[in-house]
Amino acid sequence: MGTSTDRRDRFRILSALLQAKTLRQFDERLQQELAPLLGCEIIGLYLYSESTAAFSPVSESLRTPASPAYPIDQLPAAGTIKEAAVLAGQAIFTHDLSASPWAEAQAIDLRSCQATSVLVSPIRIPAESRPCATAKTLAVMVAISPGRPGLFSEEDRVFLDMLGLHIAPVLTAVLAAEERDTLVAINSQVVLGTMTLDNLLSSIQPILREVIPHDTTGLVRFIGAPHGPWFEIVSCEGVAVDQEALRQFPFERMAPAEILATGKPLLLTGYNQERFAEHTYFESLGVFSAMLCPLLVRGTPYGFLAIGSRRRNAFSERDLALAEQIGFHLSHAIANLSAYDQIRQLKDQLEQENVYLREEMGASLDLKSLIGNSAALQKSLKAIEQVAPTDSTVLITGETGTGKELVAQAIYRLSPRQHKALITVNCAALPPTLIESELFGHERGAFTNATSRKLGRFELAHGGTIFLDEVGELPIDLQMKLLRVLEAQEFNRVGGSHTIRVDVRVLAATNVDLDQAIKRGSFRADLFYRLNVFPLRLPTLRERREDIPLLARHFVKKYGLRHRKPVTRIHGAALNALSAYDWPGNVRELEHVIERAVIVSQGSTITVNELDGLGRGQDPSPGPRTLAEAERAHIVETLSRTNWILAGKQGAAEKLGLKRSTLQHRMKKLDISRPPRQAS
Ligand SMILES: Nc1ncnc2c1ncn2[C@@H]1O[C@H](COP(=O)(O)OP(=O)(O)OP(=O)(O)O)[C@@H](O)[C@H]1O
Repeated sequence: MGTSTDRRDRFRILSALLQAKTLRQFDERLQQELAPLLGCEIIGLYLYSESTAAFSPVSESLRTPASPAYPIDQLPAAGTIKEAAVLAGQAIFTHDLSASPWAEAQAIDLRSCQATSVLVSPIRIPAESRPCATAKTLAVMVAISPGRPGLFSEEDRVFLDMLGLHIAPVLTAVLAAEERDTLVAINSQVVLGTMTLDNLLSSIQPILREVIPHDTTGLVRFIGAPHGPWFEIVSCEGVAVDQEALRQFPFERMAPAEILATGKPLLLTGYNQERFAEHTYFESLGVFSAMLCPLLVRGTPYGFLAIGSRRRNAFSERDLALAEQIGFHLSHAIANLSAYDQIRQLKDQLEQENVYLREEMGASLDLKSLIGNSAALQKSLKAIEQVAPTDSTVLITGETGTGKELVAQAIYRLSPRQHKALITVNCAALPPTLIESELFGHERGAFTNATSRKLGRFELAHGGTIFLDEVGELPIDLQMKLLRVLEAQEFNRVGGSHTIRVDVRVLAATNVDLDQAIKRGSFRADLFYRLNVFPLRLPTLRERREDIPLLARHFVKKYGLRHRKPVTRIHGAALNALSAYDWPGNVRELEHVIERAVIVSQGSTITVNELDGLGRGQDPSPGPRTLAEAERAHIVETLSRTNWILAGKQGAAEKLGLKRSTLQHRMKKLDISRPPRQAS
C-alpha cells in the first residue's frame, strides 16, 4: 500500500466510522471497510479492560458459537497475541496463529482453522493526548484469515497501527455517545411515556435492544416481612417464568438474595451461576446468561432489573456497566411511578370516600344519638364503649329497626379509626352479580361492562372501617372470599392477578338468625365464628318499653323542626298507646309513626287520633310472645298510665292488684325502670 493510498483509505474508513452512532454500527462499518482492504475474511473488535486484564468481543462473529473455550464473556488477556499488541503499544502479526505460542492457538474457534493469518492492532489513545500522560488502550481490532498463512505484510501492520491511533477518538466518542443516547432515550421514555410499572419494560425494550442484544427482560420486586424475604416478578418479557416453580428454591441460595445482601449487579454467564439454586430452572427455560442490576427506590432496595439471553457468555462487563446505569434511571422512574400510582389511588379513594361520606353526613355521630335509659340499652352502650377503641370485629345482631347501623356508626366514631373512612356495604341491597366487584373492585375488561378499573369497598376502606350491613344476605360463594379477607386482609380484584393487602376493621350486622342460617346451609359456620368475635345484640323496643316515651319525644322534636310544625308535646293517652304497642318494626317504626303524626298534627300536642299510622303497613301485632313479655308489657303500660306512681289509690300497684313491694320486686326482675322526666 502506498502512503497516499494509505491516507485516502484511512480517511475513507474514518469517515465511515464517524457515521456510526452505536458500537454495533462501528463494528459493522469497520468490518465492511477493512476486510476488503486487507483481503481477509474476519475483522474482530474486542473491547479491552485494563483493570480486569480481559477482552470482551464486540463483533457478533466473535461471540458465536457459544464456545466452552470461553468460560466467561471476558476473555482473559494473559498470553494472547492481543495482549502482546496492547503491551507493545503497536500492531503485531503472525503468519500462522496455530503454530504460534499465543494463547489463542489453543482456543477452539481459531485452533480449528489451521494456518491462520492474524494481524492485531490496539486502538489506543497515546500518552501525549491524555491529561494524565499515560496511554490508554480502548480496544483491539483483529484481522483474521483462516487457512491462509502469510497473508499480512509489514505494510499492512503499519497501516493498521496508524488506523488504530486515528480511530481511537472516534471509538471513545461512539462509546460515550452510545451510553449517553441510550440513557437519554430511556430517561425520556420513562419520564414522558404515560407508563405504568407493567409496561415500563416493554417501552424501554427497543432502546435497550439497540445497545445490548438480549432475549428476555424482567422487572423484579423484593417482598419484605411478613411475606418475605422473597420477590415478585412485576413484569417479564420474552420468557414465561412460573413464579410458583421458583418457590421450590430457598431464597438464601438464590441470586436475588445476593443482590439484596450486596446491592451489587451480577453478571451470570452460564458458567458462573451454578452457585445459585435456581440456575437449572432458568436453563430449562432456555435462559443461559443474565445480568441482574439492583434497583434502589428512595434509598431502599426495591428489586432488580434482569436482562437475559439464550446464549452463554452473552454479556460483557461494559454491558453490565450500561445495564447498571439503565437500572439507575429505572429506579427513578419506579419511584416516580409509584408516587404517581399512590396519588392516583388516593385520589380515587378520596373521590369515592367523598360519595360515601356525603351519604353519611348528618348521620348521628356517637353514643348520645342512641336514645334510651333502659337497662337493656345501657348494657349495649357499655359494650359499645368497651369494644370501640379496639380493632376487634363486631357482629351486631337484633331485629330490624333496632339501631344496628346507628351502633356501627357509634363504634366507628369512638374508635381510633374515626379520621379514616367508614365504608358501608348493604349486602342485601346489591344485586348478587355485582357484590363481588363492589367489595373487591375489578380490573378493566374483567367483564363486559368493566370499561375502567374500579376500586372495591375493601380498598376504599383501607386504613379505616368497613360496615357490612345485612351480612346474613351475602351469597354463599362470596362468604369464602370474605373469610379470606378477614383472615389474611388480602384479596384480588375481579379479573386481576395482583394480590391487594388492606388494613380494615370490620363491623357487620344482621337481623337474620345466623344459627338457623348455618343449620340451613345458607351461612358458613367458619365465617360466623370469624365475625362473631365480639357479639353485640341490640334489644327490641318491646324489651325496653320504658324508652318509648323518651324516643317518641325525641322524634317529635326532630320532625317538628324538619317539617316546621309547632308540635312539641305528646298527649298522655297517645303516649300510653305508643307504650302499649308491640313495635315489630322497632325504633324505625316508632320514628315513622311519629313523623306521620307530626305531619298531620293540627296543634302543639300529638293526640291519639293522630297516631294514625300506628301499626299500619306492618304485620298485625304479634303481641307479647312469652308470659314474661306479656307481664312486662302489662306492667309498663299500667305504669305509663299511672304516670309511674306505684302506691296509693291511683297507683299502679293498686290497679295491678299487687302489693307495692311485689310490684317493685317484679319491676326489678323484669328490668323495668322509670324513664327520666321530660317536658311533654
Ligand atoms: N336508640 C336509638 N335512638 C335514636 N334513634 C334510633 C335508635 N335506634 C334506632 N334509631 C333510629 O331508627 C332507625 C333505624 O335504625 P337502624 O337503621 O340503625 O336500624 P337497623 O337495626 O340497622 O335496621 P335494619 O336491620 O332494618 O337495617 C334510624 O332512623 C335510627 O336513627
